[in-house]
Amino acid sequence: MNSDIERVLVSQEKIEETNIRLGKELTKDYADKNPLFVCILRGAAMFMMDLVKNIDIPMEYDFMDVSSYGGENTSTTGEVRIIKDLDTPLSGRDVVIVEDIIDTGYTLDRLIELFKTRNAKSIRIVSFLDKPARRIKHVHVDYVGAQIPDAFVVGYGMDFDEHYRNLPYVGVLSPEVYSTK
Ligand SMILES: O=P(O)(O)OC[C@H]1O[C@H](OP(=O)(O)OP(=O)(O)O)[C@H](O)[C@@H]1O
Ligand code: HPA
Repeated sequence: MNSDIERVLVSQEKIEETNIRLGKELTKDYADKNPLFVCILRGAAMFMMDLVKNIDIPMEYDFMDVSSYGGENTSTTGEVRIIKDLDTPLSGRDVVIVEDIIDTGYTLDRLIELFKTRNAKSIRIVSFLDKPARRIKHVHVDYVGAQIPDAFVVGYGMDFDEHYRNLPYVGVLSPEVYSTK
């Protein structure tokens, strides 16, 4: 295990199991809807690619890059910046937003408001992790991989200052790493 990780919260095996379960649920709920899966970069990239392999219906996907935790921050700036927008029009589409984590809820709250103005037919959310202890904006998450306690996590796409995204598991980052920065 990486020496900056205090403990593993979601193992590789658990990640695989979770993606199979979520894929089955989405396959059932979106049959005949040709849903558009919207991956929120960069954190959700790894989850998205694993998830869609478990979805067995016609579907499309697109990517949007937004950011609110800049650089060496473990708390949100509260300002959600769009770095790269979608290429696909949302009007009349059944949209599934794919996130790695919901924490304060600022990012998803902002995206839902935006997607409503683009006349999506329906908007649902799938988030690999849910950290309810830190929620500020109430957002309903339709599909959750796992609930986690109030700790800053990295791995499986999630970063601290752009590091650790490549870890194949989700772990709690040792506070010594960010308190010495
Ligand atoms: O519920 P919130 O408090 O808004 O936090 C969740 C968001 O924070 C992270 O993104 P980040 O801004 O770190 O960008 P990244 O995905 O590129 O790492 C994560 O990927 C979510 O999009
Ligand atoms: O715990 C976290 N880790 C990484 N990125 C995040 N963005 C919100 N919460 C987190």
